[in-house]
Amino acid sequence: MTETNDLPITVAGAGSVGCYVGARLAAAGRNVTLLTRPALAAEISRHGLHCSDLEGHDIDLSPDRLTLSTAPSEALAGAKLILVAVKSHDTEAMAALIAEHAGDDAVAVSLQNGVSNAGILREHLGSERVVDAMVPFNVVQNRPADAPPRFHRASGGVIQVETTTTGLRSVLDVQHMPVAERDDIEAVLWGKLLVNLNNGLNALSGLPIVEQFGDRRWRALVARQLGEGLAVLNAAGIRYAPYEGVPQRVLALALRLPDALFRVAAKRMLSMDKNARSSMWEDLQAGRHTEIDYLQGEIIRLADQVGHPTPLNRRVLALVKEAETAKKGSPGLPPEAVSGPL
Ligand SMILES: NC(=O)C1=CN([C@@H]2O[C@H](COP(=O)(O)OP(=O)(O)OC[C@H]3O[C@@H](n4cnc5c(N)ncnc54)[C@H](OP(=O)(O)O)[C@@H]3O)[C@@H](O)[C@H]2O)C=CC1
Ligand SMILES: CC(C)(CO)C(=O)C(=O)O
Repeated sequence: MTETNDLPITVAGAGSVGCYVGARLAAAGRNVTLLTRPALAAEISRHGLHCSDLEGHDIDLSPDRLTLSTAPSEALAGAKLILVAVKSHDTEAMAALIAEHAGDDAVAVSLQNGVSNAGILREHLGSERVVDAMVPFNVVQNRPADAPPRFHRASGGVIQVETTTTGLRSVLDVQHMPVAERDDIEAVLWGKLLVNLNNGLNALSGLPIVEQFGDRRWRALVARQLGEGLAVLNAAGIRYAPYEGVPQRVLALALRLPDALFRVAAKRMLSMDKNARSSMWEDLQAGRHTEIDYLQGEIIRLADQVGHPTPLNRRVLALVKEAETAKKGSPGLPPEAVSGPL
């Protein structure tokens, strides 16, 4: 076994992203512990962990290929690398658990959406011990109720991690899960946030992303919301990197094309599983809190500072909060109900 494979890695909050990333690392021989909830831990220990992707690289990990834990004290104590994969509203609590239970030499990597998570981790752990990262792909957990846990990468992309001198990239970069280093990780995260503004629209629509983007009325809303976000970031002087090589202002233009032209222009973007929906849709379906305050919420906070109007971002935030409170899953709204009295 190499030193890399000995390094104890804990996935802190193993759900969709955490189980997918953890499974790929464990399949490559890394020493992985999943800190997860009891129900999922029980299922994985009974059935193992099935992991798949768009290209057909399926793996079935038997339970002995990784360690499962539901106790933060146990899962975090010996960890040297902690991959934080909880939703943004749980970062503060997870940061406190890491500070309490992990050793002073453990490094935490945020695999989360939004732009505030690494900052929260740094407040608890110090800036030397926190690395930011961006996961570009979608992970879905679609399976029949009694089937074994299955984590499917439903779209493509390379994980981006903040450049470090510690060899982190080579620990995380394994077969079927490429990882690249970035010197401009903050811009990468803002670029992803602009794209994640669609999470709210997608969750309200209840549609798979491919179907949502097949409808020009939804695309017009995505473009309008993105346009508000771009205007606010430009006014605030915040840099954002292209997402998957596509500048967001080009995306905003492409979204307004008629269906046939859009299908050609966005062929690569649309090459995703036909069932893929945003992680926010999963939250609404499960009756959980969403990350809307960390996506539209960031744009609205900045807009208030720079004095820019963001009516659509505000309306999407309000509608998602209504759906959260109702706890009836996605409201399945048509685009006209979202654009409403704007
Ligand atoms: N899903 C996706 O396709 C993508 C998600 N992301 C981002 O990645 C991050 C994670 O998302 P995702 O994987 O979808 O989230 P999930 O909700 O699927 O996974 C997070 C898991 O962490 C668990 N958890 C929270 N606190 C603890 C704790 N103290 N101990 C043990 N388990 C805990 C949650 O349990 P419980 O729900 O019971 O609290 C949940 O099962 C988010 O920021 C998301 O935006 C980024 C790219 C794609
Ligand atoms: C992959 C993407 C952009 C959209 O599904 C996402 O980040 C999410 O679902 O949270």
